[in-house]
Amino acid sequence: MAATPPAAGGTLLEDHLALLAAALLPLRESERMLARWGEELAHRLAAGGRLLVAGNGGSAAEAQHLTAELVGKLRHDRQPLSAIALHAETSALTAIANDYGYDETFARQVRAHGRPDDILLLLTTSGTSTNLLTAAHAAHQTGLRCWAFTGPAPNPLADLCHEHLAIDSPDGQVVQELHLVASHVLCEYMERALPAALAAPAPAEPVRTGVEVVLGDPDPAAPAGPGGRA
Ligand SMILES: O=C(CO)[C@@H](O)[C@H](O)[C@H](O)[C@H](O)COP(=O)(O)O
Repeated sequence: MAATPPAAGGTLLEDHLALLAAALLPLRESERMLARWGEELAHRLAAGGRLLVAGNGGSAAEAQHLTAELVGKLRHDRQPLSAIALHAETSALTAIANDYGYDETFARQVRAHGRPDDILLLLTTSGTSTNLLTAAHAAHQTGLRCWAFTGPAPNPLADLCHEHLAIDSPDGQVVQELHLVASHVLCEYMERALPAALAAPAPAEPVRTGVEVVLGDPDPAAPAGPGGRA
């Protein structure tokens, strides 16, 4: 569930903007990580990899927003890139929920669509949604790289993923709004890196697990290599 903000005493808009402003400054520290993620995403997609994205509620809409920009475009005309918002596959989603339970809705799709070296990006405000935790476990079992956009860390999903970007706000709405900013910047860095990635895809490196990343501290050992579809 999305976090509830403390009452601040202004109008609704003033309070909302104050919370947004408070979370904006720390987000600036994620620039280098988003640039590195964008480059890694470009290399993996250029090599035939795929981005799977998932979230619940408002985060589902944000997941779908990102895949639209990858399959379509953000700023510049370019080749379509493979990205799937897992909640949008409605017949599969409802069948999986009905037959296996809601906790399996994304995990089963990760096992179905994911290939080693693809990327799974999970979006959440709480970091505790069980179907996202289950999907992260499935990503590890399948060999996918696993990233998360979350609310304040530590949280269980951030701990489970290879890397995470945590928005430090008590307000779930602000967290979602800044996830959209992060998605746009990630996509923009990916588009900037794509021509070079298409010209000379970097060699694959092994995916590491259990990497703890602090915002603003680039992980020098993070892989930037491509993956191929089986
Ligand atoms: O959009 C909102 C609140 O802004 C809600 O729909 C919200 O996304 C839902 O309550 C989700 O189920 C919350 O999931 P999560 O962010 O905790 O993973």
